This record gives sequence, structure tokens and C-alpha cells, in this order.
Amino acid sequence: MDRIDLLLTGIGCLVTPVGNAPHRGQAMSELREIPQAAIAMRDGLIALAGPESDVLNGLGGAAVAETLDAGGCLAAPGLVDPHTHLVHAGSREHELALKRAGMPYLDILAQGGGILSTVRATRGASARELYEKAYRSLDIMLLQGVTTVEAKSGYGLSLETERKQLRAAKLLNDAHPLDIASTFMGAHAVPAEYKGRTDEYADLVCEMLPRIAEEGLAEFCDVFCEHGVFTVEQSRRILLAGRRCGLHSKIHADEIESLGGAELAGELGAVSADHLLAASDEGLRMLAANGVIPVLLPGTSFNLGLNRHARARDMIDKFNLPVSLATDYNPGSCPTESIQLVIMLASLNLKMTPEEILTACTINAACAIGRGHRIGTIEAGKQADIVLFDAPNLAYLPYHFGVNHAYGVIKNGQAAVWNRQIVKPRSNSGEGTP
Ligand SMILES: N=CN[C@@H](CCC(=O)O)C(=O)O
Ligand SMILES: [Zn+2]
Repeated sequence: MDRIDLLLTGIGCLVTPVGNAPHRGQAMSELREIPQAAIAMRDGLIALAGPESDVLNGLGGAAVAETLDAGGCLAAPGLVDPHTHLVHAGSREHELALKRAGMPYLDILAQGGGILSTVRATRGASARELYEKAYRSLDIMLLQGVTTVEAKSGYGLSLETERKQLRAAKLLNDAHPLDIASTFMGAHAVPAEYKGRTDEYADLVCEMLPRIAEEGLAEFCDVFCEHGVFTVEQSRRILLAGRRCGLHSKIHADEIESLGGAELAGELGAVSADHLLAASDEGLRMLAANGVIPVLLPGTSFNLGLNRHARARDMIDKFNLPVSLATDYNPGSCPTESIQLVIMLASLNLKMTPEEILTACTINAACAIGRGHRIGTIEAGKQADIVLFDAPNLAYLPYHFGVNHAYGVIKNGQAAVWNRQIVKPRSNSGEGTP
């Protein structure tokens, strides 16, 4: 080894899952813990990670361009948020009173509010407005320790406006330090102009898919499979059409009613099935049998004021599933970018342990967006995406809640956040912005 770009020393404890595959059931608790550690990085990748003395010895005579002292922080893999509705316009605080008065989420949607209200705002927004709003959200995520995020379309519901969202995500992926995995979700709701004609709209979504795929705008196709939105049969049709275009399947499954979304995810071998509050035992069994990753969104059930939660303990203990966690950041059911709030809620309401939560937010989340071979652990050869928490141990993260524990974030081998501040912010007005 002749050169190291960045050497991170003074890590109080390095804690990471190991490997490229999802960690299932009890294996979610298996972490590698290395006290007094260091990480050497080169060309955006991890070159060496381990006890500080081993790393320093392993450097030999390599020239080190930059050294940063982690000051005793806890180092973990950069967090991955595998379910967000990042790119959209407007906000929905005007629906707060309805929600507090007890009006159900699907009733607000059926009356033309909810998702459809954000569709109107997103259709009316310029590409630049979408880009700038999402850029600010990405900064908040980065400051919390997130280094890769999934972003869905689904507030356009026409080819042109779905494209507008996905093109904004593509530009953001190039301009912002965070990496973005894009998902086409034309089947997020039935637009007002197709009211009562869901089958026809499902046909239109199938026609949009090749156009989205040929422009390289998405890796995944997602459907809101729910009573009053898309049926299991319509969801199957759309996801199979997506698959024919090379898009891997994701499903908003069994969020409110037990419709068979988890069973469909199993049948199709989807990459992930998300929400799952109402998933049946048979649905969970089918997820496990077909390698589908459950993505749980405890921020959503919290914000909707539900007193029921996804059965994370059953998923881990009984069904041997590789549970993952995400924010579901969106302007309606979960208006927060905070993965650290989700960490707290996963402990409080899903009864997950700190070790399971870290696995769920790193390697399992990476696998839920098909990136387990590149990110999600701190190991030689992986992308150098690392978060430094100002915390004495992992259990401190859900314990001391409501504050941001991220002191530093290394993205692709460079400090993107240091001393809780964004480093080298890139200009929003440079080339490539809409
Ligand atoms: N459930 C459907 N979609 C989003 C909510 C989107 C919205 O309300 O705008 C979700 O995952 O929670
Ligand atoms: Zn969602």
C-alpha cells in the first residue's frame, strides 16, 4: 500500500455487522465490536479497518494525505434509509386537525386530500423547486448519519410529472453527497382524472414503465397495495410489467388492512415488502421463504397515532426474517427525515434491541435496495461510508432521544459532516441543476 487518502483514528468503538448478505433473525444481533479502532480509506473505499495498532502497522510506509481524530466517538456504517418519498412539493399541515379529530388516513385520501393533495402541489411545482426542497431534506438526513437513501416518485401520477420527480432525484444523486436509489411509484394513488377507473389507470402505469426504464430513471417499481387504492391483482400486473422492464419489485404491503400484499411480495420474490402492520402469518412465512426483506416504518404508525405496530419481534424470533427500518419520509403519514427518531421508535414500539436496530439500519437496509455488496458494513473493500456518534455505546442512541448524536459523517472516504456541520457544501446553482 503506497497511499491513503484519509486515516480516521481515535475511534472509541467500531461497531458493524459483517458481510454482504441480509442478517436474519438471531443473526441480526451479531455485530463485530472493536474498541480503540481506526479506519484507513483510499479512492472512496475502506482499505483497512480494525484495532488502531493493527491499522497503523498495516499502513507500512504508505503516505497518508489526511488524518482525522474521531475523539472517542462510536463508529458505525453510514446509515441507509431504504424507504422515502423524498421528492415532492408542498406540505400537509392543513390536514393535522382532521387527523387529530380521528379521520382515518384512507378517508382523507378518498376525499381528494392526502396523497392527492401532494400530487396537485407536485404537478404545479417547477423541477427546480422539487430539487431544492429535496436537497434540503438530504442535508438533514446527512446530518443525522444517513449516507444512502431510496427515493420514490408517486406524486406525479402522469408520465411527465413522474419523470419530473425522478429526474430531480437523478440530478440530486449527482449533486449531493448522499447516494440515491430511485423507485418508480406511479401506482401510489389513483389520480383524480381516473377516479373510479383504477383498472384503466393501472394500464397507464404499465405503459409508463418502459419509458421510465429506457431513460434509466429507476431501479425499482413500487405499488401501494391497499384497500381502496390498488388491489392485489392490479399490483401484480404492474409489478410484473416493471419486472419485464428490468425494475425490481417493492410493495407497500398490508399497511392498514390485511389484503395479501405480503403474500404477493413472496410470490413475486420482491426485494422488499414495506409497512406490514397487518401482515398475516402466512404472508410473513412467504416473505421468509422467498428472501423478501421487511422494511418497517415505525415513524408512520407513531405519526398516524396508531396503537398497533408491525410485529418486529415475531418477524425476527418466529419467522427468521431480516428486518430493516426506514423513515418513510413523506409529507403526509410521516413528515420527518429523522432516522434517529425511527431508531428510538424501533426500540420503544417494535421492541427491537440496539444491535438489531443497527443491523436493520445498515446491512439489511442496504440489501433492501440491492446494495449489500457495496455498503452497510465497515469492511475492507466496501464504500467508505461511516457515521461517528457522540455516544458511549449503541444502547445510548435509542436511550437519549430527541437529539442528533451524529458528530461526523464520512461519505465515499471524505468528511461530509464534521463537528456536526456540513463540510464543503456544494452549490445548488451549479451545472446539472434544473
Ligand atoms: N402509504 C402510502 N404512501 C406513503 C404515504 C404518502 C403520503 O401520505 O403522502 C407511506 O408510505 O406512508
Ligand atoms: Zn411509503
